[in-house]
Amino acid sequence: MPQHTDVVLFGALGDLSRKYLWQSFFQLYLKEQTENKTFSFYGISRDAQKEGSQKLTKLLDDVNCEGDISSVCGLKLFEFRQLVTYVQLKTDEQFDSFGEHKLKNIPENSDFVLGRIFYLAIPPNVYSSVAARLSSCCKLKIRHAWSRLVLEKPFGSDLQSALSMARDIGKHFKEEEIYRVDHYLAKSVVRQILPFRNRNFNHLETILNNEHVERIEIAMKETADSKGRIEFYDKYGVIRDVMQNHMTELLALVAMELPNNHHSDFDSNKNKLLSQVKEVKEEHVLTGQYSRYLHHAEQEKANISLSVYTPTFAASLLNIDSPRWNGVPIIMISGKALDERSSYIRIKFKDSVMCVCGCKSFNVSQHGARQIIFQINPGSLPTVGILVSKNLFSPHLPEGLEDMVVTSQESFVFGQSLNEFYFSIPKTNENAYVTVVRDLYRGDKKSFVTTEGLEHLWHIWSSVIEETKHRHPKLYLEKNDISLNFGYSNGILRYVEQESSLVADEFSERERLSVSSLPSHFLGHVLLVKPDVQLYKSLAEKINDVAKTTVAKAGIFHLALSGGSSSIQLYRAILKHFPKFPWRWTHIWQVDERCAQYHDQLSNFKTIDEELLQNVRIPYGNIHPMVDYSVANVCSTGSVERYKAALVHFVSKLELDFIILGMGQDGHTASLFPKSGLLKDNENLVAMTTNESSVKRMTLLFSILNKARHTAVIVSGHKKHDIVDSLAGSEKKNVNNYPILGVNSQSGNVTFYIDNDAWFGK
Ligand SMILES: O=C1O[C@H](COP(=O)(O)O)[C@@H](O)[C@H](O)[C@H]1O
Repeated sequence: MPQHTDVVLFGALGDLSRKYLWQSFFQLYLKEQTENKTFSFYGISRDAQKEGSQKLTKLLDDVNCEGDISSVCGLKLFEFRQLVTYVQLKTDEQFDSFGEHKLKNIPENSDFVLGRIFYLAIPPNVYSSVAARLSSCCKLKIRHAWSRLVLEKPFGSDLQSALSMARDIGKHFKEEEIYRVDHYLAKSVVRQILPFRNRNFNHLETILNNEHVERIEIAMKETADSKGRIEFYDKYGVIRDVMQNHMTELLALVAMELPNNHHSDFDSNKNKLLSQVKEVKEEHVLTGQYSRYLHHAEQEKANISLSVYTPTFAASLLNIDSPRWNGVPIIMISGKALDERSSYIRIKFKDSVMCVCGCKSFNVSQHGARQIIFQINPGSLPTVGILVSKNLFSPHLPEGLEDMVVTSQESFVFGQSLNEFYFSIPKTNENAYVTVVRDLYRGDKKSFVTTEGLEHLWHIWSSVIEETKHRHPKLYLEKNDISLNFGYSNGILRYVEQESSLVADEFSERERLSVSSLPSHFLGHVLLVKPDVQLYKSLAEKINDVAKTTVAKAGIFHLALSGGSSSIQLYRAILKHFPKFPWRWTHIWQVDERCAQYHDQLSNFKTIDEELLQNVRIPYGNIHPMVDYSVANVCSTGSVERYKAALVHFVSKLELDFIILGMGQDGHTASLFPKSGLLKDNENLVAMTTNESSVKRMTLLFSILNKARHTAVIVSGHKKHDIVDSLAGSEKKNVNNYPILGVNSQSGNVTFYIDNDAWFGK
């Protein structure tokens, strides 16, 4: 029977159409068009007829024969361009007239098959309304005719919105007419997963289970960042963007029971597997954000207070609740701005070979890791393909694969030479969208997501996305930041940097035992006890978080610093871990200062300046040293008034955003010493004082210190252990003897950062 297909592409001038879809429809035309199989193509957008038509013509100029220099292809390309018509569709009338006058129509009983593909490469929020309009103007409702509605992700942003979108569209198109694209399912290696499993049934099906598999890794690493897509990315983030869909689909293909070649088996086996994947929990997910993300967000005028939370990297631990897979960790890794563009599924088998004798000459390939890798995007490999460790089995290849001849000795995969693998590659490696479009035309639903499948996918991910939406992702440097490396134990993921220092060297046995019984509070405030490196990193992270959110809200961030050697470590942690700290909008104040010249080693400001300020780009006017270095007597009588006036002028309601305090061995804080009359001064903000060594000092008073929005008290070094110990004791103490007790911020946000040496002693 002759057949004609109308292809109607909405979003015809958009990015996806420009990059992939027009080229893929040309490939379809090239391969499928015959005398009996004809096509028309309509490029739809809201642009006016003339402008839209010009843009489309330009876009079609880029469609090409991809290296095929035959005259046949050239001719077909010419024909194809003639068959594309631009149509502006905005109003109901335009839709109706399009259906009546442009699309092909046939009488009810003709011997002719008519098909219509409505491809929506447009924002999902208009899917329902366009589907409704198409249903009334253009959908075919006669015998020998079919209509297909094609949707691009995102399909909702959580379970509820996905279901409601499915319901709305379901009012106009039946399930079998809806094609939700997942282009990963059309990638050449992904298409070979089930044939490969089938062809190697005897070898594989006995070892693809929890008895033999140590873990499954599914990775989708990209070098590209999110520049130009911040608006989308802020809404979705990496988990919604790729884990909930592509990566979970990949998991289904490697872990599902093999279907019996019937499509219904395929769907039901896949859905069954997806229904067995346990809901991902908060502790199963690590998140990160590449360090220039906020810069890109600023450039794209995004809402920074949202952007700070957007994960561009995530690692997740999944589990499948089935007799076959129970207990096998499934680890998903995906991120932007990483070191390579590589997507793969790696099945790592347990090491069950014990060498007893002759181990010296034990063959590397017998001894090495046993794994199967489905390399979907090539990464460092010469091409995509399927790798099987030679010590596992020698695979039979299904029709779509052929052997890869490895010529280079130099290529390594997860530390093993390519020679240690059987390497097979797809015979054809066309762009995934070419496959999507061909499947679509043929009505083959392999690259598409069903409504039931979608429901399962969201069920796995919805709650963790919600739970982590206000979590600050760990910042990482673009392209190659080893601090993203992570490990898992007892069902929890941890970045290696934290984990290794926590469990290894830095805690002695005694400390490790006591860690479990650490109190959560000290002097009525939150307590954090950690080895010093981690302690400063945590505090730096906290300051960075508060700075970013404060700048996002108020446009300015006031940070007051103390002196002392602990502060140096803190500054170094900020510089090392937070290169994107918003210095431009930060004002630096001093908690206290000695009345000494800048170059005097007693000067707190010299340390702040040399260790921190000279290393960042902070406007000169944002720096507020406490004493006046322009005169010989740096602490003249006017200095207190000058500093007070500056505080009143710059700091709204005199609420500093973050203050860093220390604590002396005698319990003093700032320059507020035991028995000082200033401890009760509720009137003034700043004062001059002396301690026993009679060095004159200036200090902020509790009247302003306790108004701070966030206060951190750093206590570090074993010399502080005694004072910590006695303050932690039950005996009642007063502020007159222990000034630190005067720290009592109205905001309630006070945290004591105490390092191991100060807490546990020597
Ligand atoms: O769906 C998506 O996938 C691309 C990566 O696809 P690939 O075919 O280049 O591996 C990703 O960049 C994009 O953020 C996401 O929406």
